[in-house]
Amino acid sequence: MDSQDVQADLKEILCTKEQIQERIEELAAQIDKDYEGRDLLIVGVLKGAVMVMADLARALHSHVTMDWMAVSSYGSGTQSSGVVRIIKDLETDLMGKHVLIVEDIIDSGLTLSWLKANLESRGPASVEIFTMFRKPEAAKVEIDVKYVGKDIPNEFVVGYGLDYAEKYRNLGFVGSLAPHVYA
Ligand SMILES: O=P(O)(O)OC[C@H]1O[C@H](OP(=O)(O)OP(=O)(O)O)[C@H](O)[C@@H]1O
Ligand code: HPA
Repeated sequence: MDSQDVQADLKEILCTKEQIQERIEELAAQIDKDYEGRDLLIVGVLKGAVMVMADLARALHSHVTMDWMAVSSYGSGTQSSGVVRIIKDLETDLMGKHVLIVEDIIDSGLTLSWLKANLESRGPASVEIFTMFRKPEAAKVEIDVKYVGKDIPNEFVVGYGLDYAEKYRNLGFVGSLAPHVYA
């Protein structure tokens, strides 16, 4: 797919590459401060969080360890099924650890509220959430989120890890998908 094809699939760019990087730097400085003197485990939620994990980890100055989980609730469409499945579990024992879940997006909130409760049941010292994007108007459950990159409108978005039917994850920016692509 060439870049012209990609532009035709997008309605609007909601966050540029530069805006994403600038916001990650700001939040990383905050995280460094908040967790000063404590070991932090950052948990990336595959596959969407690959980009933000890589950028956030490099922007942090403190020692962190990294692990990954894969969960899925969207199948191949634009609506959450509401049923979260663990596809790959953590390799780390969470007992006594400070955990920061790193997500690309909170939409309905169903994935994160399930995941946070799941990780809390494993005996960690704390579990907090970082999400690069959040859609406040789409929330179906209340979740306490410590770090939010950007609140965005309630539209299906792609890029920077976010996919539609596995495409567009590799874009450096985030844009809303034109309705003709999924109508
Ligand atoms: O707030 P929610 O409505 O639950 O939506 C958010 C979840 O949906 C996406 O994952 P998806 O299930 O599409 O898997 P992926 O990360 O592999 O794309 C995203 O990465 C979040 O995990
Ligand atoms: O808007 C979205 N785009 C891509 N994946 C998603 N998963 C939840 N919401 C979204």
